Amino acid sequence: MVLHPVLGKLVSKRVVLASASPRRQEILTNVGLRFEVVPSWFKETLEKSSFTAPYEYAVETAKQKALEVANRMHVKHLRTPDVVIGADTIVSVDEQILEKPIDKQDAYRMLSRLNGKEHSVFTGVAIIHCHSKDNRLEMEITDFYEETKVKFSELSEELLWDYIHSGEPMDKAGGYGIQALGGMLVEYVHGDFLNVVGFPLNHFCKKLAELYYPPSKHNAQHKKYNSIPSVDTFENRSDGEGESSNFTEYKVASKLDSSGMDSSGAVYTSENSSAVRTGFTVPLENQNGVSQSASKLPSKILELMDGFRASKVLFVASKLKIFDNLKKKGPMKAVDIANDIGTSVCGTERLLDACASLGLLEKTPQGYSNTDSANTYLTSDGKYSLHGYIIHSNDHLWPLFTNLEYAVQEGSRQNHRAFGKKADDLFKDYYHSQEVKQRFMAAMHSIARLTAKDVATAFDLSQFKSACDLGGCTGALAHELVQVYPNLKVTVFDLPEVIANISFFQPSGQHTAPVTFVSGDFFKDNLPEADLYILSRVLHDWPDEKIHVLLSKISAVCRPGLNMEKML
Ligand SMILES: O=c1[nH]cc([C@@H]2O[C@H](COP(=O)(O)OP(=O)(O)OP(=O)(O)O)[C@@H](O)[C@H]2O)c(=O)[nH]1
Repeated sequence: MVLHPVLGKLVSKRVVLASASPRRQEILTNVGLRFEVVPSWFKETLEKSSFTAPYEYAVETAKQKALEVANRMHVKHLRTPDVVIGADTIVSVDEQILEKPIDKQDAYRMLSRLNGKEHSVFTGVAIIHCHSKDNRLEMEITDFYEETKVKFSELSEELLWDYIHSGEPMDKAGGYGIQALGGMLVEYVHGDFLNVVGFPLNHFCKKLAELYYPPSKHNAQHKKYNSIPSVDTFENRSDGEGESSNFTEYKVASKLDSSGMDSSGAVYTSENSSAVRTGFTVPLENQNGVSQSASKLPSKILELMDGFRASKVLFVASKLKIFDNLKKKGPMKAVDIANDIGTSVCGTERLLDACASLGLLEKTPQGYSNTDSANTYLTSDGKYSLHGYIIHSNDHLWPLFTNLEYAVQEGSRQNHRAFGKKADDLFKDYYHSQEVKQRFMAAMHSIARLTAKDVATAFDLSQFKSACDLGGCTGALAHELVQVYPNLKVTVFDLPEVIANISFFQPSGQHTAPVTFVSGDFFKDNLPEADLYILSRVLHDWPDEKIHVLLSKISAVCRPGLNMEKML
């Protein structure tokens, strides 16, 4: 893998990404870079007219973002990072610079400008090597930019507004996200796609190569790498140039040393050189100077190893209603949030910082505030809130998964270990207390509502006159179905305990055919007749014998001419 030798030079360093952008975090994580996220507090308010070209603005903003983080970390006596990376993405069209829209109207203005035309996306990147000497911060700054040309198709007003209402434009330069729904607006891309998404990975690797493996004396006139040097490139240099190669690299190290880079991370030992010569891999140095292979950074494994921490941060912040609080009150300091929710200040601050690192919150000098995604999905009252499902995940699924080892050993459910009682019937367990029942219904409602439109439109169901959603709970999918197919009559069939509690979840003011609710047990009672049976999030809950019973009942009740293929 050719990229690793370059990125591997960062393995033993404390690397900080000075960006809250989840896309930048993902791009760098995907290639195995390990880093901390410290979002910059630098306000993107540089005077645009003072720059002669748009890319200069992006580069300067990237630099200021990175400098702010490097200085803050140094001043706050946090351990000074070795490398801080900052980036800024802008769109340039008709000599105007477009950043992130401030509201929907602004997004509309931006997208209308881009409509049917070609524009440029510039990402400026700053890489700062830091060193703390006599309590003074010394820095060496490297910066660059990348340009990608993007052309939008001619788009109707309706499409633009549909896109704006999706919420996607709000945290994206130029008001679109090419990696998601915004990709549908784009006719062509000339240049680096990831540059549009927020980070020019290819150019970044070339820059690292220039920094860490500068060309030797013999080919010094080719100062820049036009492609990312491969392992072979490095091998040849070491082989052919013997000591001079080491010397060149040492010079780089000392140059970086004088401006502050940790010398243990940059000086090559002869052991390292010989490792290069063997041609197996380019060596990496860890803190102890021990070589290790960079060719297989186990990023996926590390992600899986630590993933549970991130999940728990999300669960706890949701449980403590931090996102609700911030939606109501705007930016808040940790101490005020802690007072409001009755928690410790130090613990709350750590949790909030973790949320900011995960891209769930924004942290500015005014305090913490919700990102757009947090407002949409994590507050408890939003139309697309996932709050119910998150709480269910924390309170119910988490304890069960903690006992996965026993579940595998014993081949049985682990409710007795997780909750101190056996669950012969899963749903009896959910519905034994009002609190657990409501939590479960809220969970099912929130996930069903979020996915209902996609499910309802994934198939052409217009030939069906009636449908029965078995275990349809609050009717979230049923309500979407009657919106999409006004001639379809939908019956939701669920346990009496569920049907008795659906009123809280019913939509208000929808002018569509009503949904009918029928209570019963689909294993024991007669099923309502229908042309189409929907089993969504049902089968996985039951053993094969029970599934067989249910599918046989559906088969028997299906109207003549319609068969099991007509089940969702
Ligand atoms: O197609 C896409 N275009 C752009 C983006 C995202 O847009 C933002 C650009 O904003 P900025 O560079 O100011 O970065 P922030 O998100 O504010 O984070 P910082 O903390 O670094 O200031 C960026 O997130 C791109 O990823 C996109 O997703 N798709």
